[in-house]
This record gives sequence, C-alpha cells and structure tokens, in this order.
Amino acid sequence: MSERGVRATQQCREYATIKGVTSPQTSTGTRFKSGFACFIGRPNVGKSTLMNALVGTKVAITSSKPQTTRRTIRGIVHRPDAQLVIVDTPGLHKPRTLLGERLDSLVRSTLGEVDVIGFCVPANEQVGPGDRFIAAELAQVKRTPIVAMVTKTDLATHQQVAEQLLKVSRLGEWADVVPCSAESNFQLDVVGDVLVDRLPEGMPLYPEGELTDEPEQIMVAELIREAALEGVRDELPHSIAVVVEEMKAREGRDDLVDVHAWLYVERPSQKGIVIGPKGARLKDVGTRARIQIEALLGSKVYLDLRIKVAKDWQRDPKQLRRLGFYD
Ligand SMILES: Nc1nc2c(ncn2[C@@H]2O[C@H](COP(=O)(O)OP(=O)(O)OP(=O)(O)O)[C@@H](O)[C@H]2O)c(=O)[nH]1
Repeated sequence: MSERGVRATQQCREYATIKGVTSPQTSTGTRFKSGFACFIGRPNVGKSTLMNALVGTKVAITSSKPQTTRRTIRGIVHRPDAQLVIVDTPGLHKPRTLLGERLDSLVRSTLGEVDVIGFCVPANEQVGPGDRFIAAELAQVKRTPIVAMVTKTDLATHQQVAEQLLKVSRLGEWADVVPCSAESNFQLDVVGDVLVDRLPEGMPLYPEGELTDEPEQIMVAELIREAALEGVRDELPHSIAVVVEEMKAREGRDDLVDVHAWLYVERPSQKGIVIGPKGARLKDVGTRARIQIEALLGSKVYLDLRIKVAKDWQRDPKQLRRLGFYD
C-alpha cells in the first residue's frame, strides 16, 4: 500500500477506536463488521474487474493488457451488515525494471495491512510458475486469512472449473476456495460473504455512499491512460504514464470542468504511435477519455491532452517520483 494508503488505513482504524463505541447491531442481530481486503494474483487475472463488480461501479481501470493497475485503489462495498474496503494491487511478477520493483514492494506492504487477502487464479488458464510464486509469497503471511478465488469461470467448462478448484486448493493453506465470474455475475455474493466473514467487528470506516477514496485527479489520469492503452502495440502500455496537471471548474460556469493533462511516453518513436496519422489517434484517445471523465465527474469536460517524451521514465527514480510512483 502506498504511504498515503497506509496512513489512511491507520486513521480510519484510529477513528473507529477513538469513538470507543462497539459496532452497531444489524437488523439480523449480528454485529456490524468493517475492514480491508486486497486481491492479489498474476497480472490480468481479473482482480480489478472483480473489485469493480463487487463495488458496483468502475473505480479501477481494466484492460486486456497485463499490468494495467499501477496504484492501490480502494473500492468500498457497503452492505447492511458490513463495510468492506477493497485495496487493488498491481499484479505481482518478477521485476524487470525499477518500476516493477516498486510495484512489487507496494504489494508486499499491502499484505500486512489488510484483514483478508483474496488470491485470484483464473479458471481458464493452467496453474503456472507465476501462481506458485505468489502462493509461496503468501505462505509467509502468517496472521491474515487468505481466500483463494478461481476467477473467470464463464470462460471454462464445469469440468475445468472443478479441476482448477482442486489444483488451487493444493497450492496453499486457504481459508476458503470460491469460484466466481465478474463477467457473468456468478457467485459475487458468495465472494462478498466469505470476505466479510473474515472482517473484525467495527464501525463503518467511510461515509455511506462513498465508493472510493482515490482522489478524482488520479482517477481522471487513470481514465486517460486506459483510453490511451486501447489498440496500441503490446509493448507500449508499460511506457505510458498520465499526469493531470490541473482540473478546475471554468470561471463563471458551473457545468464545465477544464482538465489539463500530460501523457508521457519513453521515446520519440512512441510519441508518433500515440499521436497517430495526422493526430487522429490522440484525438480519439481524448474523445474516449472525455466521455468517461464526464461520467465520473457528472459535468461537461474540456480535455486539454498533450504528449511529452520522458526518456526511460520507468528506470529513472526522479521521473518515477514525479509521475507519482514513490519509494
Ligand atoms: N470473460 C471474463 N473476462 C474477465 C473476467 N474478469 C476479468 N476479465 C477480463 O480479463 C482482463 C483483465 O482483467 P483485469 O481486471 O484488468 O485484471 P487484473 O488482474 O486487475 O490485471 P492487472 O491490473 O494487470 O494486474 C480484462 O480484459 C477483463 O475484461 C471474467 O470474470 N470473465
């Protein structure tokens, strides 16, 4: 979890304790529960999609390219009996760049801060070295219960799902093993239940109706990055970063927000790919991002999107910090 995330987690807990009240009783007579969960798994196994489906709205961007998620984003699930705060993590992988290393240490620090961990393995792919690497990491986590989730069951036959459940249950010591599909809404209530079961009793940590505590500016940057990832060559996604420099309501207008953002690439050749012939691609990225941002902010948006080359930013500590990836 980022430093900001860890602080927020502690503050939430302190708030609940300072109030010194026992958790309220729910209508079924049980005590209200609240706490944090995180999903872990190889890149592209469906962690963000599952979180979005549980929260019921789009708080983390998803894409068919691995390693889409670079930040820990919280989605908040409000239920009559509990509040479940989900921390999204980048897929764990063997680091090749400084960016990769920082992502991995982010994931490791998250594991020690949550009440329950969801380990995601897709139903439609062989259990492989990547899954075993993560299972071995999870074996070091002593106190936190881990629920294994076999995701994307809609892409596999019943037989395959059954076999995968068996293989996944042999990978480690899991509190539960649950098959589910975010795409076809299969067993999402069960996933919610098994995670909530492992939360401590406590007061709600966030106000009712709040779905994420990710600052809007970061969510806007993520939406632009998502639009920029569409349809580019496979190697490019890891080279794109987006920073929203300014975001404010246009003077004298309460229905229009001006967003000024920079899209960073690593090399001049990549700039050409993103801009496209006669600027057509960048224009298209801007249009698609603007529609998503308007939906997020609930207002009209003027998006000023410019592109810059930040040479080898993934390997340069100074540039990584500027783009928001802290040590
Ligand atoms: N058919 C199907 N596709 C899914 C399901 N869940 C996720 N996907 C797809 O799988 C791809 C990856 O999903 P993400 O949610 O971005 O995966 P992730 O594990 O968060 O990926 P990283 O951010 O790279 O770690 C996307 O194209 C999703 O649409 C599912 O239940 N069924």
